[in-house]
Amino acid sequence: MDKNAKIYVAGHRGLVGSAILKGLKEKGYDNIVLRTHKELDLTDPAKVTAFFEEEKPAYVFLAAAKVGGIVANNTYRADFIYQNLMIQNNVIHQSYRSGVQKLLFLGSTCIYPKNAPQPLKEKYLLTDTLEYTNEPYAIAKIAGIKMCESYNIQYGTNFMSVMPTNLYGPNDNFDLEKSHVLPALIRKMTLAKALENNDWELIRKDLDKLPIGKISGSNSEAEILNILKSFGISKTNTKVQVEVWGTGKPRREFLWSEDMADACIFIMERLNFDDVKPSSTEIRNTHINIGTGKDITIQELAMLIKNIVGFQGEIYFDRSKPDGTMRKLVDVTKLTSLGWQAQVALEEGIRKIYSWYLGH
Ligand SMILES: NC(=O)C1=CN([C@@H]2O[C@H](COP(=O)(O)OP(=O)(O)OC[C@H]3O[C@@H](n4cnc5c(N)ncnc54)[C@H](OP(=O)(O)O)[C@@H]3O)[C@@H](O)[C@H]2O)C=CC1
Ligand SMILES: C[C@H]1O[C@H](OP(=O)(O)OP(=O)(O)OC[C@H]2O[C@@H](n3cnc4c(=O)[nH]c(N)nc43)[C@H](O)[C@@H]2O)[C@@H](O)[C@@H](O)C1=O
Repeated sequence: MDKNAKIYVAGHRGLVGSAILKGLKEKGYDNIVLRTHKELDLTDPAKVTAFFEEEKPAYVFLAAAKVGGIVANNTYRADFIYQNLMIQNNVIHQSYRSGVQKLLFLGSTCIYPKNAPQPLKEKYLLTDTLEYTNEPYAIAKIAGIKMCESYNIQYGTNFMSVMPTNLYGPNDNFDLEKSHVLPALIRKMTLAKALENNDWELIRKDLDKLPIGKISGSNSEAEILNILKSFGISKTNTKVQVEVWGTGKPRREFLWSEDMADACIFIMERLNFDDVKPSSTEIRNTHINIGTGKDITIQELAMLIKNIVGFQGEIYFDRSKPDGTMRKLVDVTKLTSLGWQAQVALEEGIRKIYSWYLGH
C-alpha cells in the first residue's frame, strides 16, 4: 500500500477497527478516511453508494459488523444475518464499483463446520453443517468470503478474506450479556473481587456503564447485590461466587487484537488474491486463517483470569447456557509460512487487558 493512498477503515471504533487504525498510523499511513456508525450506516445502500462516490478510497479494511458472544448470536439471529449481509454487500459491491484497489473482509472461524477436524484448515469450509448458535452470523460471513472470491473471479478485483479466531483487546465489548467470554470474565471477576473487598465505589463506577435504568447513584447495596446476581456474581455469608457459562469444557483460541491488526496490515501490504487462489476448480480456500495456533479450555481461561485479577472466591458452571462449538483451533500454516506470527501470549494479553479495563 502506498503510504499516501486513501484508506477507509470501516468500524474504526470497534475492537479490531481501532487496532487497525492504530497500526496504520504507527506505520506512517496518514490518509485515512473514517466514518462513525452514526455518520454512515453501512446497512443503507444509498448512503454507502454516496460515500464511495465521494471519497473513492484506494484500500478498504472492512472491520464493521454486527458482533457478539454466543448468547447474543443465538438471541438476535435475524439482526446478525441481516445486518452483516447488508454491511458487507454494500461495502464490497461499492468497492468494486468505485475501483478500490484492494479490500480486506473480516470473517470468523465460526464459518467452519461444527465437527470439522482440528486444526481447522481453510479447505474445510463448506464441508459439513455449522454450529447452530451462530449459524446466521456464520452464513453471512461465508457469503462475504464467496462474494469477495466471486468478484475477484468475474471482475478481476483484489478482495482478500481473513478468518480470525476469538479476539480480545482494548475497545472490546464488556457488556455482560452480549460480549464474548474473555471480556465478560474480566469484568465479572473484577466485580467479584470488588465485592469481596466491599469496594462499593468501584462496583458503582463499573455498573454505571450498564444500560440506563439498571443503576443510579441512589441504589442501595441490596439492590446492587441483586443486579450483580442477575449477571452471575453472588455473595453468601462466607464467599463470593462467579458464574461461568456452559460446562467449561469447550476449547478456544484467543488472539490479541493488535496482533490481529498487524496480520491484517501484513496481508494488505504483501498479498494478493492471485497468491492464495488454488488451481483447483473446487475453490474452498481462498481465505486466510489468523490465530495463534494454541487453545485452552474455558475452565482454564476462567482460572487464569481469576488468578490475574486476584479474585479469591469460587467459580461455578451454569450448564443451562450453551457451550457452542467444542473446539475451533485454526491451522495458521498458510499465514505463518509467509512470515507472520502472533506476538502477545495469552497470559500477557490478559494482564494488558485487565489493566486497560481498570483504566477505562
Ligand atoms: N471480536 C471477536 O472475537 C471476533 C471478531 N471478528 C470479526 O472482526 C470484525 C470486527 O469485530 P469487532 O471489532 O470485534 O467488533 P466491534 O463490535 O468491536 O466493532 C464493530 C464496529 O462496526 C461498527 N458497526 C456495526 N454496525 C454498523 C453499521 N450498520 N454501520 C456502520 N458501522 C457499524 C460498530 O460501530 P458501533 O459500535 O457504533 O455500532 C463498531 O465500530 C467483524 O467482522 C467480526 O465479525 C471475527 C472473529 C472474532
Ligand atoms: C468469536 C466467536 O464468538 C462466538 O462464539 P464463541 O466462541 O462460542 O463465543 P463466546 O466467547 O461468547 O463463548 C465462548 C465459550 O465461553 C463460554 N462462556 C463462559 N462464560 C461466559 C460468559 O460469561 N460470557 C460468554 N460470552 N461466554 C462464556 C461460552 O458458553 C462458550 O462455550 C460466535 O457466536 C461468533 O460470534 C464467533 O465468531
